[in-house]
Amino acid sequence: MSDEQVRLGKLREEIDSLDQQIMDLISARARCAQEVAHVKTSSNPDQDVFFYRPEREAQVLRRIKEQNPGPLSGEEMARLFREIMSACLALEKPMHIAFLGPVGTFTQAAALKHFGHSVVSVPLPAIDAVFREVESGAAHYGVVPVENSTEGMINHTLDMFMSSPLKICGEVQLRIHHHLLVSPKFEDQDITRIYSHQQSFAQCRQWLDTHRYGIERITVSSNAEAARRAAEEPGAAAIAGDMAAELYGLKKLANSIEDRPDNTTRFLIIGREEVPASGHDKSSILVSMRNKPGALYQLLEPFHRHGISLTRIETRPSPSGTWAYVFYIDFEGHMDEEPVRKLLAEVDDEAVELKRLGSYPIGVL
Ligand SMILES: O=C(O)C(=O)C[C@]1(C(=O)O)C=C[C@@H](O)C=C1
Repeated sequence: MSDEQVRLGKLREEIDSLDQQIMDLISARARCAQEVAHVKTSSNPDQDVFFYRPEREAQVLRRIKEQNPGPLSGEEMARLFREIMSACLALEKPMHIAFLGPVGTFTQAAALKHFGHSVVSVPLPAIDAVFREVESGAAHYGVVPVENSTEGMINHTLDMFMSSPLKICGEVQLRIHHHLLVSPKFEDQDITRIYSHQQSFAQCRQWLDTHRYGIERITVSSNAEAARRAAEEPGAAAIAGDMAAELYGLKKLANSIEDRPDNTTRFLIIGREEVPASGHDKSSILVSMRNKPGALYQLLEPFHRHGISLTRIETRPSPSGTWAYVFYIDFEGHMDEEPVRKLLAEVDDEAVELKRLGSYPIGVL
């Protein structure tokens, strides 16, 4: 046996022994989670038990990132713990997560990034269907896109909050990489048309104008649907992400064709309950103000006075009247914290309507 083989053999023995210890520790952790579930159910026998605790998960993942000794990166270590917690939660209660489908969309990738892979993910055809599924209790939580760094807000999601009783329980950001995909079956054919979702076409407009000018662009309901068509139709290509490419066995003709290298989409987790403070939170509200001079100033001034950072303000037409507006506002802090409580009391006094959409941990992963 060579020196190299001897060294390799020893290192592998060490890895086997470490794996055994990791397995024993993960099993001990899983038994703890089972105990936690027992405590939760026995202390709330007649109530809805909330097994999923977004604030606790955010604290665990933040601690892992902060205390990670390397050589793995903090992100990588947190991703591993994300999956361990996901499996522990599934032991407590298998979570049903509704998302804007079909299977293979970026929203599914966001749902799995946020909850880990031990959930049951349920594809639904439209944003309002995701809201309904969670409102009815058929799904525990839902995941919907809310804004893209290149294309701006997803207005349909914002507008749903005007009428829905659901709360925002979390957020997750996903770097969006689009690829030009074809089926290996039709690889040698000329592409005559490209399918994609309208948002993805918008995010790749310059690349398409430069590299595939004149080829017909056909808008479909999702990237996954685009990928499905490219897999079946000769002469068709799709713009979609990795998940859809893998699902439909497509080949990348061009990689990462999004115009902006930081192209990111933010998704919201919607649920039926309010989330306690995690120590690093964000809140969202909808406010409609009287239509009078200085209304916007009056709305924003208290944020400045209380030292609360606005992270987003969007205007949407109010469903209740022509030229009336509703402001969708995200800001840092939790509604249980004193400065935010004072701020919202002031806003409430001036507003025609104030709707608290929820406080939730700032995305960790
Ligand atoms: O701490 C809890 O409440 C748990 O249920 C345990 C645990 C975990 O595995 O750490 C699992 C699920 C929750 O979403 C949060 C944390």
